[in-house]
Amino acid sequence: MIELRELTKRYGRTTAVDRLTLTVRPGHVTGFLGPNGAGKSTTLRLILGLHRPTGGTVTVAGRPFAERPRGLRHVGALLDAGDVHPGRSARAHLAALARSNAIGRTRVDEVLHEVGLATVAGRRVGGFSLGMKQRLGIAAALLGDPPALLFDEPFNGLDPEGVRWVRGLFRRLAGEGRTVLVSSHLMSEMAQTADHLVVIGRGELVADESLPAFAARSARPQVVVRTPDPARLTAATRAAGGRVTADGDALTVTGLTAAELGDLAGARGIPVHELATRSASLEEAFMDLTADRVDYLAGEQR
Ligand SMILES: Nc1ncnc2c1ncn2[C@@H]1O[C@H](COP(=O)(O)OP(=O)(O)OP(=O)(O)O)[C@@H](O)[C@H]1O
Repeated sequence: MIELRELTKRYGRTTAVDRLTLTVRPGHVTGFLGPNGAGKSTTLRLILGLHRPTGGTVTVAGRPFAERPRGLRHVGALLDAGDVHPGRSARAHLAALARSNAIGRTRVDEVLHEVGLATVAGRRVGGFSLGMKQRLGIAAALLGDPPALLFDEPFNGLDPEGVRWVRGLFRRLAGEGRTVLVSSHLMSEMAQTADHLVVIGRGELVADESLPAFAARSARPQVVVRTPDPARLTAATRAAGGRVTADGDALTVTGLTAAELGDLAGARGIPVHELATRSASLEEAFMDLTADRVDYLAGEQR
């Protein structure tokens, strides 16, 4: 279990993490989502004691992580897959980590095998692809057989087979009762990976709920209607309590059903060329939720 209480980190005038209070529970894959710059990596570093908080506390299994000797036995983490000495072999890299954490040497070959790097274990890491480095980072996280695991953007550089493997691995680790926290800025990745979601924006907590609860947010149906008279239909829809966004002759409406909208248009003699109901995607629910907390938007949208 990982517990954050009012956790805050400021860098000069930037508040990277803002009074974050949440509990990451064992037995789940918790997706840690937020747009670029939301504060995900900073939070993971605070959990690991790599940065000191400006305020608040964070504990792993009841204690600050930095107080624990042989840390890899308590928390395994993949933060930056590129952060490995390029001249070392994969096996030597893991062996050094094992030694400094009093982990038996046989474990090195076990995890190399588990992540699919056994056949290249003697090769220099400098020649590894990003996907291979991600696998090595995952091997390092698994090395101490820890009860809690943190992964920062673990899908980067993985091919589809790798992505599927990582998803299966996370589910298995959670199924064994471990605490698994996985950061990503892509909802699409998390939708198929996590069963619980924590969403942050500009360092603040925006959502902390199960995936089905999050999906229910996006279940709010929208009606898309095409009309040669969008101005009149927009006014009539708003007067009837609907919310409208217009894009040329297409209106997207929430708050009214397709039947209500069709009747409304018919009663006023407004022609309708198309009328359809659709559900918003998880991706749209995520963007809706974080829309006013995005630091880096493409120029025209700003
Ligand atoms: N060492 C640092 N010094 C100054 N500012 C920092 C430092 N680390 C992070 N920040 C700032 O804190 C904010 C949060 O950054 P962080 O890397 O934690 O976000 P993130 O959610 O992981 O983003 P991304 O998805 O882009 O990796 C950003 O505004 C970033 O510029």
